[in-house]
Amino acid sequence: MDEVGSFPPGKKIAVVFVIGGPGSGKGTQCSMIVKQFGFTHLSAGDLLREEAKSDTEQGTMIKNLMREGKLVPSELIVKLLLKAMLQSGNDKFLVDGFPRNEENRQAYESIIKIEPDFVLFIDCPKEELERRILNRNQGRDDDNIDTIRRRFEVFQESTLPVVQYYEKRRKLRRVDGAKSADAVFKDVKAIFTQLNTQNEASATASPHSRPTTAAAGNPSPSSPASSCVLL
Ligand SMILES: Nc1ncnc2c1ncn2[C@@H]1O[C@H](COP(=O)(O)OP(=O)(O)OP(=O)(O)O)[C@@H](O)[C@H]1O
Ligand SMILES: O=c1ccn([C@@H]2O[C@H](COP(=O)(O)O)[C@@H](O)[C@H]2O)c(=O)[nH]1
Repeated sequence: MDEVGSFPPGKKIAVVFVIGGPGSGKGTQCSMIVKQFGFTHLSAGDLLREEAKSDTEQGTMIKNLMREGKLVPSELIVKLLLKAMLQSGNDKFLVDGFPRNEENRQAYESIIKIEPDFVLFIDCPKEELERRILNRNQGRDDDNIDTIRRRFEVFQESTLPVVQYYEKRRKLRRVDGAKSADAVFKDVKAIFTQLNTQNEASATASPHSRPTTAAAGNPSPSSPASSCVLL
């Protein structure tokens, strides 16, 4: 892929990563967040599904990896995300289903270089994930029992270390994804409302008393990892 550009230096961009197992409700919650909080929703999986439609070597490679539940090369997905961010014209992004592993996270840090305000982790037990995906009926090639199990393994082996990375840095906001979609959104809404309040407070504070970006963008951390999948 050609050079995709970058954001103007010094421009404040809000980024929230939304992570969870396959079928945990990331897309569902992102649609609700967008309506209420004005973010642009970028689903890494949707960007790849779009790219996989092209009749090129790259398109075929993406299609095959997705069908097997494997991850595409980090630089490829990071550049697709950056391109979509720049094209949107917005300055607030929900990045859904990314980063999937440590290499993704490091590629994002070196290419996009925008620290996420926080990471929303939608935690849900494996049996519920399987049930939801098998009932989803969106015609996805990877919504079959073998690929779902492979995707879940990738989530446990590669994505949970990223969850733990952000938890150690007090950036993780965990919600119980096993509840109904509306009940999950109630918890999600509280987290985003707190972010808004803190950002407004830091915008009106005098430059001398303004907290650092990390502190300003940090709602209170998630409850300790009582997560069904983390255990
Ligand atoms: N809290 C919930 N309770 C029950 N069903 C839900 C809930 N949230 C989402 N669903 C349903 O579960 C399925 C998966 O949800 P969704 O597509 O939002 O998950 P996802 O995490 O984005 O999945 P993927 O990672 O596979 O793209 C959908 O059919 C959705 O309607
Ligand atoms: O950062 C990413 C995100 C996704 N993939 C591939 O896409 C599928 C589907 O992702 P969903 O988020 O469930 O829509 C995933 O299994 C991977 O094959 C990726 O490689 N990198």
